[in-house]
Amino acid sequence: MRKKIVAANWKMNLTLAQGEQLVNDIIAAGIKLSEGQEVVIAPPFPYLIKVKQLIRNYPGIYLAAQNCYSEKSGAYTGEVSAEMLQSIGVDFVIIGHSERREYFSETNAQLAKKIDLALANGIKPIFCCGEPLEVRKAETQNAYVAQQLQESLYHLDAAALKNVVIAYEPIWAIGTGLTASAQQAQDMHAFIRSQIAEKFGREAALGITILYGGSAKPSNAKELFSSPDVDGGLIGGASLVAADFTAIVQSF
Ligand SMILES: O=C[C@H](O)COP(=O)(O)O
Repeated sequence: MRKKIVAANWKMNLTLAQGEQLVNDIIAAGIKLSEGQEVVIAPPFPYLIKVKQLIRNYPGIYLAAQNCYSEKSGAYTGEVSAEMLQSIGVDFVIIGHSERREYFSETNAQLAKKIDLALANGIKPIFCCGEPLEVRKAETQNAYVAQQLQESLYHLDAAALKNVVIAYEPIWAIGTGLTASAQQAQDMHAFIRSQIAEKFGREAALGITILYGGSAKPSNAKELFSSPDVDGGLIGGASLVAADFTAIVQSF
């Protein structure tokens, strides 16, 4: 059975004190994780070690970074390597979020290097893909997403792919209040799974966790997560409110 994951991407929000409070509130809510379900929290870099300490006694809650750099080490002022993340016990890393692609010009080829470095350091990449509004309007979203997968993941073998999570995040739904319908999400997730099956085989396709991201909230999470190919969510805005995030986690 493949893993179900609900991941909180705090993006560039919260002070350390606010972040601690949020994690403590999530823990205090006593969320019940069903078998094979994981919660992942992705705070900003400066809070990673603190959040690691806060969650250490709670099996099923994991730590993610929001990014890592595409080189191993060296003179890259301001960047953070996968090895550094590994050295502080980070479990997952978000790679290729659309905000990184847009504001920091990250390319599919650069993301492939980040994926390799994360995997080489034992960190599971949460690889983000998804189309902008004009692509959706032109109904060419499948080809767009297929290219993202090809250029960033298809150099892997099936064994390496087992440690990758995919997050489908239609850009037009991120932080906009516009959510993909459950059918739109299911259609794209099924398409992604079919692409993975074609390239890596049926077993890899059935085993890979594919998350939905884009204005997911307590009121729509249940419907989104009930689709057969939607294995959870990558949550932005609603992950900043403990009650909303825990309600989403409990939506399976
Ligand atoms: O990483 C999370 C996604 O970008 C979704 O963000 P959102 O839930 O605020 O739309």
